Amino acid sequence: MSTSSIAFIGGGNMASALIGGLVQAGQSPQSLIVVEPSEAQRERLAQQFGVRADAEATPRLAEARLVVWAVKPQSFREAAAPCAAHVQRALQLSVMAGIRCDAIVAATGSQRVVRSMPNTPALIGLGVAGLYARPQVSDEERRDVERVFAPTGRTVWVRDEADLDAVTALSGSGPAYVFYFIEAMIEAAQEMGLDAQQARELTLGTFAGATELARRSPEPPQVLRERVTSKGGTTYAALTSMEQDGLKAAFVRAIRAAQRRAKELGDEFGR
Ligand SMILES: NC(=O)C1=CN([C@@H]2O[C@H](COP(=O)(O)OP(=O)(O)OC[C@H]3O[C@@H](n4cnc5c(N)ncnc54)[C@H](OP(=O)(O)O)[C@@H]3O)[C@@H](O)[C@H]2O)C=CC1
Ligand SMILES: O=C(O)[C@@H]1CCC=N1
Repeated sequence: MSTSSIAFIGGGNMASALIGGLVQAGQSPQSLIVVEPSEAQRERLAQQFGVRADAEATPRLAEARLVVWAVKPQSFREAAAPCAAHVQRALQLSVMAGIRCDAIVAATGSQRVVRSMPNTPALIGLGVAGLYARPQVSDEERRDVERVFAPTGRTVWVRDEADLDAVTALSGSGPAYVFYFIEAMIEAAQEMGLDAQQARELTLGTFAGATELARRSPEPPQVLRERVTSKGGTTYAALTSMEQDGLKAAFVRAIRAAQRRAKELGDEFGR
């Protein structure tokens, strides 16, 4: 994989996370072909990774063994049209939310499609990505895709394509939920008189510690939560308030809304 060309259609956030990982893992920047209309973003790619991106699709795309689709779902059709003539022999790898394999087959002429749903901690090698492969994708090609994601963190294969909508709602969008809770905790800390640095240190330390404890412990999160919750104590007061406000149910509803939106994106922009 490291000597053959990989093309990226779209060179934004998610593409940058994958490109950064590939370059760090030894892929030569010259072997990466990137189509990116934004001049500012092309300059960023050159500065950060030594990758020279093109403003539009060129016949050089035909050299790529793997084509990574990293545009917004809304831009997919427009982005695919000028690339289609050059990419039909390649394995297609999408990071786009919603856009289904059938739409990628129709737009590229390639039957070999892997869909993925990464998340932004990929930028620091702590991402987790869901992956789905059409039956036409070989085991070797699956391993090639795993190698693309390896520097960005973990991967989880799903068997049904529809499960990617759930992955999108859970771990794709998930970092935003975590940042939302971090924001709320920092806001509360400051309301209670702690300064900004103390608030940040205590909040981020709590998230990191609790997450690592949940990962290492054989106990389910419910038991770990109960161990924090002394009878008649402070945690009980907080959790009772959250339950009265319907926070958990609201959170589950929010994630289901994200799952529905992922499906809608496929319906709207994947035809
Ligand atoms: N951000 C996230 O947390 C995650 C995003 N995703 C998915 O990744 C995909 C990309 O998202 P993200 O990286 O955040 O978005 P970005 O906007 O950062 O990147 C998309 C890039 O594609 C460029 N672009 C627009 N039109 C075209 C075109 N016709 N040809 C080539 N490139 C084009 C955009 O340029 P310009 O800015 O000039 O329009 C932009 O630089 C989306 O489909 C999203 O669903 C998946 C998982 C997580
Ligand atoms: O919000 C979105 O649509 C994209 C997909 C998952 C994370 N960001």
